[in-house]
Amino acid sequence: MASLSVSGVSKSFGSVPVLIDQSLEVAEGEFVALLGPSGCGKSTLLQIINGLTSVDAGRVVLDGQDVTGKSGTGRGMVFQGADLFPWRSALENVAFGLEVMGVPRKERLERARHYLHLVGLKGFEDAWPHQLSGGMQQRVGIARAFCVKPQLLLMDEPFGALDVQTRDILQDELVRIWEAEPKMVLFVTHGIEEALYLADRILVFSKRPARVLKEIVVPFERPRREAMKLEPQFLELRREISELLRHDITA
Ligand SMILES: Nc1ncnc2c1ncn2[C@@H]1O[C@H](COP(=O)(O)OP(=O)(O)OP(=O)(O)O)[C@@H](O)[C@H]1O
Repeated sequence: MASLSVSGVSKSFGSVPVLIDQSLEVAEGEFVALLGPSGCGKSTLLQIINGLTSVDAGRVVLDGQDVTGKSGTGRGMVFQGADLFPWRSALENVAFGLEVMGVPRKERLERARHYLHLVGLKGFEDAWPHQLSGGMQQRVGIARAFCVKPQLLLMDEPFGALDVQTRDILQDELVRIWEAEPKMVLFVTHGIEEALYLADRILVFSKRPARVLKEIVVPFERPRREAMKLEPQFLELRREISELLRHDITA
């Protein structure tokens, strides 16, 4: 069973403590949102879990193996900007991870095509990144992350730079793809509604240095659909979390 365990992680930048003795667990197939104010340390935690930032203390164990400095095949990352290679077509961007893994060309392009179609970009295989809108670029980023079939998907505010309508559409796309291929996801966001809509569990972080103010097991059944955002229980939870964050920031 795939699982992620973060235990006793601390990290400072110079004399500024960002994370103190942080621990969290993610179970196989679980979608966990990390919600918290700007600058509290969410991205730092994600980078540590991805092995891109070193820790001062603590451990990150993915599927029984310590995560080390190198980017591994078990992890996929989606950032706020899709960070596509401008000199590669949409299809070849999606296929990139498979290329690094040494998957033969024919097979990797077939798999990349499948995922590109899954995110609604049939017909855009040969498009260059600059020919795609921000939302389309982010779809390519999502296809690229799913294409390598990672055990753990790390998403750092992937929809943060998009307009509200595009963001809502991409949230639905992500829910649909993830429900078809569940895997561990850690999803960093400022958006309370986004966290409630997408996640099984939400960790609400305090201002820096980040600590978990509250863990919320999201009570809504899957499949999730847009209409639930207007249900009384959804609105009540949204209000509760908003108050919790406001109280922490002004404390
Ligand atoms: N490489 C670095 N060197 C120095 N300070 C850093 C570095 N990376 C992050 N920090 C600092 O650590 C703190 C946490 O940053 P981080 O990006 O993890 O927060 P965040 O919660 O993801 O914020 P946001 O939601 O605004 O992206 C910030 O004060 C930031 O300035």
